[in-house]
Amino acid sequence: MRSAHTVEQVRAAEAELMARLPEGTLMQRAATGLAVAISNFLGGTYGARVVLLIGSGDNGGDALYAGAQLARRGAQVTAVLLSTKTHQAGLDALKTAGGQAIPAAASAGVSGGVVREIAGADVVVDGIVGIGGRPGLRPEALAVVQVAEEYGVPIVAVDTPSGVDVDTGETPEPHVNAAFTVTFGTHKICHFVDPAATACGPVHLVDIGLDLPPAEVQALQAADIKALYPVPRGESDKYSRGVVGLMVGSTQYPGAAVIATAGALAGPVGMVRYIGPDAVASAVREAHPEVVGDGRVQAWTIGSGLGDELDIPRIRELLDAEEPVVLDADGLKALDDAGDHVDVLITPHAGELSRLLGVDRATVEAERLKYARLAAERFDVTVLLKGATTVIASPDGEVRVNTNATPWLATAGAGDVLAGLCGALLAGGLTPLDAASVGAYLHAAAANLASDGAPITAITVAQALPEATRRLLS
Ligand SMILES: NC(=O)C1=CN([C@@H]2O[C@H](COP(=O)(O)OP(=O)(O)OC[C@H]3O[C@@H](n4cnc5c(N)ncnc54)[C@H](OP(=O)(O)O)[C@@H]3O)[C@@H](O)[C@H]2O)[C@@H](O)CC1
Ligand SMILES: Nc1ncnc2c1ncn2[C@@H]1O[C@H](COP(=O)(O)OP(=O)(O)O)[C@@H](O)[C@H]1O
Ligand SMILES: [K+]
Repeated sequence: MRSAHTVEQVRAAEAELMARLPEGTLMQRAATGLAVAISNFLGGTYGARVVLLIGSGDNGGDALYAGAQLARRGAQVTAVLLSTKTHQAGLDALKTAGGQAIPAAASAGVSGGVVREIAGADVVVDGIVGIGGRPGLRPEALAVVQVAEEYGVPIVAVDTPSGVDVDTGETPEPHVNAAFTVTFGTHKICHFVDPAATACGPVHLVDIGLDLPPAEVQALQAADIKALYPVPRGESDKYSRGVVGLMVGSTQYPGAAVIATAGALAGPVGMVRYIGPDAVASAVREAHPEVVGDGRVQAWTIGSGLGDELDIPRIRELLDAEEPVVLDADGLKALDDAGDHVDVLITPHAGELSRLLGVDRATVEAERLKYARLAAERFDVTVLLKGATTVIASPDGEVRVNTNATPWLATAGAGDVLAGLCGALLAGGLTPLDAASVGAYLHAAAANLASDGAPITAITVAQALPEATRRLLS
């Protein structure tokens, strides 16, 4: 499990540990981890050209000490000082190791010397701000970051890409887009939640020995997903493994029924039932002869591809019934904020969530964590908000993210596969939060297997689910 803590939690843990250790120990641990990660990225340090962008705080201190270590191993290191205030001991260490420091600004814009240093660098290290930063970059910082972007020099973010909102993952202002990020002690929320997560690139965690409270946001890993997956036992039969009912697809969108069924059949259930128009049911059976008709189920998937053919009173009846429900796509129109829906998992993309909450789509995209949490609370449901990173929020305030997807998964019908699979996981006995976590993980893992760097279709994702599950469980 990977955990993301808030800035406040990190500061408290750091203060507690710093009180027990000699001064500067934590920063040295951070700087050493950072120097090693940069050296690995460069494939060696001798002769490498490294430019450090240094802000006024300890984030700059980390970068300066790491720069000193790289300079001692033969790198040519230049610190560009963005503030009149600089971490003095770090700066002294860099100079002692043979590095140089220059101010960023000339009378107008970035000095020619700084532009030349950045243009010729193998890597730029973003030590502008970390957890002490506010969103956005000040003009002098923005100007040097733009020079690095213009010359295509990769940027390594120290702790967080400067300019993002660390505790929400929002990016309301200009920010660094990192090739990768080296963080310390624990992940921060911006590492997991888009749009900031994308700005981080891959995140490398350096342990500095913090003792942390329960995390605000968690990202389950393969071992966690494996432990949750409902594996049949010797005494299992097709009913005890769970039966999922699908009320999906329509004469308008028959394909959604076929695709969602493929997702459900690749889940842990013993049987799949399909309820829908005769012509659509025939198409489903033609593609999947094992599917049966109406009867008792342990969970429902409702809504994918219903189009205009949705029976809102009937859906509301099912939402209020005992069996848990995955509510997707058009089915979301039946959701109201009255009643007990703790057994309901909704699977909207940002557009669907925006309609549900009456805010515009761009706002939901920009503040994904906030709106996933808000919907969970308002509708008393678990929310799986789809996107490059999936945010899962439960009505009791728990938040998980899934970060292993490939952008190739953004293809028509992929959401239907996920809805079918999540319904099967609910029928298999998982809670909505766990079904969403396992579903999002396996869906993304299957997409990675199916794609391997090439375009995929929804059906190929469903077909790759058994192999993804096999690899997980073996
Ligand atoms: N504590 C520890 O034990 C450890 C901490 N560690 C490291 O310390 C980092 C936190 O350091 P920190 O607290 O000094 O804050 P930091 O992020 O450097 O920013 C500070 C100053 O920046 C300014 N500023 C704000 N917004 C800005 C903006 N948008 N654009 C430009 N400038 C902006 C503002 O100052 P101002 O200029 O307004 O006076 C603010 O006070 C942490 O991320 C990790 O890297 C590690 O060594 C592990 C051990
Ligand atoms: N940029 C992206 N990177 C990775 N996964 C993505 C990206 N965009 C969308 N996805 C995933 O692709 C799927 C698309 O589902 P959805 O939008 O419901 O499509 P449809 O309604 O056509 O089935 C979701 O699982 C979503 O999380
Ligand atoms: K930074």
